[in-house]
Amino acid sequence: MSGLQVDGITFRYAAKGPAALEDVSFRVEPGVFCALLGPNGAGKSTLFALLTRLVVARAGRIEVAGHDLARHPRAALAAIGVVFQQPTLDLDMSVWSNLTYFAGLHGLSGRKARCAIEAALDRLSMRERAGEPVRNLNGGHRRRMEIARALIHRPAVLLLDEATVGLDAASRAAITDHVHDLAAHGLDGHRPAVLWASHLVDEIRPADQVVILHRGKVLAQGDARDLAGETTLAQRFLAMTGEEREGASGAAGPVGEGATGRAGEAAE
Ligand SMILES: Nc1ncnc2c1ncn2[C@@H]1O[C@H](COP(=O)(O)OP(=O)(O)OP(=O)(O)O)[C@@H](O)[C@H]1O
Repeated sequence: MSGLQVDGITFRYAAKGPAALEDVSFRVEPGVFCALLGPNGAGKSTLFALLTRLVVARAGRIEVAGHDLARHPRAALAAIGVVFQQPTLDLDMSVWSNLTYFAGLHGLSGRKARCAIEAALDRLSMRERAGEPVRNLNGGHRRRMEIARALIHRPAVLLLDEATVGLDAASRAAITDHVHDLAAHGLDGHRPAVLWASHLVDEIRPADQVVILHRGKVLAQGDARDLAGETTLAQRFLAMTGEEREGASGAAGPVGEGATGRAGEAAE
């Protein structure tokens, strides 16, 4: 399969400790935006650590673009682009140097790297800022840059862990739109499978695939529209997880009140 497949993953941080993930299974096809929706402590970051092989599960199987992550880690990891929750740009290096360094890590150099970086900067309308230190960019531009960087080697699977954390409402909406657009239209015909970890219902659109994770278990999965049913996705999420709304962040709030204004559609 060309996207991402997760089969029966169970993971414990301590051998006799509680399971941070228990029998987690789902798949994401190319061109699909899949929201991994879960409150704090659900296991989203743990799953990302497993997908990027920062930690290794004893039970279950992960396949990336047809490569078994345990048996062929190099090929599987080469097919992944990742945006971690914590920004990982070098603030003192220029935009161009940050992207060149990363392209090099993926074996891109010379003309190939230059073309990929120029295309990425053009998509962000940032070509004229290539020589500036990243420190000069606002939070939204830094996030966009991290997404562009994650796509430089044209990965089959794009992972984003709480990519909008710390951004204002307008930047959050712009990033959410940008990644939905990437999944739907891709880059030059290349459409990655997107896994978007979040606890914010309002970042999800009706046609998105949703995996609801709570205390390490998948409680439900399917299209946002189908999961919402007669009610709203936010209400379904609250009913399943028992999580309280997290105030102004829009976390698990009534859909339609959030940054994008689109999740209201998911409710209908
Ligand atoms: N390094 C660790 N050692 C032990 N337990 C951990 C470690 N990291 C996470 N956990 C536990 O694993 C469970 C899942 O945590 P995880 O960070 O994956 O959740 P999350 O959904 O990403 O939450 P958040 O949005 O708060 O990051 C929690 O019970 C957490 O306390």
